[in-house]
Amino acid sequence: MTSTTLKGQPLDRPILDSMLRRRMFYTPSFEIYGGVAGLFDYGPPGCALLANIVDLWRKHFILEEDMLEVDCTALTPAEVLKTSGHVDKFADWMCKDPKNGEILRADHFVEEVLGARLKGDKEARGLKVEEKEEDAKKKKKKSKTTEAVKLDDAVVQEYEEILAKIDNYNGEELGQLIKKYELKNPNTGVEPSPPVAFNLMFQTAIGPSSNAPSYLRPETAQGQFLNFAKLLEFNQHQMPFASASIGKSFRNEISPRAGLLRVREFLMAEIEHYVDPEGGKRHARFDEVKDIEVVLLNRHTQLAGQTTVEKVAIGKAVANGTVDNETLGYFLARIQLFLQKIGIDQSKLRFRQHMANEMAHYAADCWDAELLTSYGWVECVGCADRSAYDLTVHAKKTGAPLIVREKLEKPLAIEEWQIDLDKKKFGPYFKKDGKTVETAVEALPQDKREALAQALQADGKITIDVEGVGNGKVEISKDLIVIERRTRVEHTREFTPNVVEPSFGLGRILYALIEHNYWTRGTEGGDEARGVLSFPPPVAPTKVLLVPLSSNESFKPLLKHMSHKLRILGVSSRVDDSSASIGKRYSRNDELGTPLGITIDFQSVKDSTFTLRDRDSTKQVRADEDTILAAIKALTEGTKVWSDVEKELPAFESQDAEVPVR
Ligand SMILES: Nc1ncnc2c1ncn2[C@@H]1O[C@H](COP(=O)(O)OP(=O)(O)OP(=O)(O)O)[C@@H](O)[C@H]1O
Repeated sequence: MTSTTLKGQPLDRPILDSMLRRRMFYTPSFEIYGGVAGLFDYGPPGCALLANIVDLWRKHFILEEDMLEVDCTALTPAEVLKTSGHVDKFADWMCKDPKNGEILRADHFVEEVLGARLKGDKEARGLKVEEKEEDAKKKKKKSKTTEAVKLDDAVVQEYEEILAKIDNYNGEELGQLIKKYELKNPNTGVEPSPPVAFNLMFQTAIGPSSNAPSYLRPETAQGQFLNFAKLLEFNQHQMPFASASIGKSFRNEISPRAGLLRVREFLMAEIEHYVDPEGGKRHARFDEVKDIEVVLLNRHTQLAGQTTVEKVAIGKAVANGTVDNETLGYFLARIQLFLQKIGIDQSKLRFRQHMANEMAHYAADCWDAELLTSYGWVECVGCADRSAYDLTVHAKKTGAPLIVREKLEKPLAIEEWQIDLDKKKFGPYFKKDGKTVETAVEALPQDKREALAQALQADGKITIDVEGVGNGKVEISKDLIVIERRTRVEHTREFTPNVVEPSFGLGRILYALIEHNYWTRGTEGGDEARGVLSFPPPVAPTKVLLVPLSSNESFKPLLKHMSHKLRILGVSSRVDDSSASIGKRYSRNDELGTPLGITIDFQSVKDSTFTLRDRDSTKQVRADEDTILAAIKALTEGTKVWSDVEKELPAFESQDAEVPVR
């Protein structure tokens, strides 16, 4: 699948990039100091677009499902991230070029060099090759990456299979691939060093003493888990429920590139949905989404070295076991609906299942929502079933009860081996070791207790392992202990919930949204084509452009009046009263994605009627003030689309033909 614009034109990324820079959607941070890779600042339209995505996310998930929002700190003590496994495992594989010291991310390096060889093969076979911008740049630098060399058919197949499962390799395997296929850094022609793990967390210290090492969080999830018990109480102990958080995360990416797609500081929106592991992780609202069709790339297909997708109703995918459970399936469908709502091209969305090695060891199943961009398929939302891992490890480390206690409808009679210690004799007998021995006795599992009961009866004493006391073995005689089989009645059930986690990188979504909504409009005079960003009105950075026909004084009060009216409606607007022609002013705002325009002309002064212009069709209607404002409200809230407005209101033919050039 190639990357095209909304109108099916091939996407010209340099032109889009220059438009985004010119309109200040985002810009490299610290640019006048030379910039820092992987850090970007958002400008006014970028901020407004991001804020609107966040707003729609909050409505679609938090409001729709009564989620409990929390805002936790980014600074995180090392102990927390040690317990969660991030200190030991949150790493990517890194290689170094011994010649020029260049640092390479191992999987990306393998992908790039094999990809370039496949491209060279296609060229040698005379097949059409799509050229990415980076490749074009490298060609200019006389790089060896895209030499047209024909490969054996079997080698082509091998390469394709490796690329299909590139996320499944660990460092050692990546090192083997580099050796086996003699992969060389295209910039130096030298083979890089074997991959080593590089932890992606930024380390810092809290407070003036360095006794408290800490990190900037790499995800918002941990803060949510640590508040689990309080949130459960806030939710009046009702299960299932979800917490949610929107906030910055930080990852010291090895070699960030691809603009907003791989950065070192980014906004995440994460949901932790807590579900009872018993009963198949069903979801009460699954019926509402079961017929929604999703495009799936499952793990078996990838392991077979292929990328064939299947379009299937989510209900069917859960029923046949492709997707592990209803709760996970429910969120895949809800993620798709959200992406659709904000204007993501549905033909450029697929859900890719993680392969076994790619998934965190504790995860039960994991799917990424990937969006097709000019950089290829990019993971924009991860949706993982994290099982009970996080709550369990934090509870074990801290002793906090991160569990659910549920009153049983019918009390449960449990037969078990129970132990009674004669406390009066036990303490004085074991003296300072009393507490340690007692704890070891209480921790004895049921199967051991049964064997010990028999030993006690036969020998009049038992021997158990107690770490740190004597030689590690402790003898207890029958006058100190009783072990008996008894019946206990349980009125509550205790369990650690499992967690299904949809995790959104909002910067990646924002960039994909821009690419998916970008197209160019030709000009009548054959001038350079002008960019248009056809964002759906609810997500567009600014909703309405107000343009007076000219600088005539009589327009000024109306301009002020309409700005005021729109402000009251809560609709963002901008005035362009520059001397450029109307067409030029509209064209500038098409690049900003402004969906609607109001022109104030002499007719408006006379009878308070206004024209309303649609960005995508450039068509206009004319009506009185209240009608125009009502139409704007409906369009920006997404309750109507332009074709509804066009049917309802009289068309207006502009006298001042649009000339979309500056
Ligand atoms: N460096 C980054 N820059 C921008 N967004 C990111 C970055 N890393 C992760 N994200 C976003 O956060 C989401 C959840 O993070 P997750 O840990 O699942 O990503 P990941 O698997 O590490 O991503 P990748 O494999 O691309 O590095 C991703 O789907 C993505 O949208």
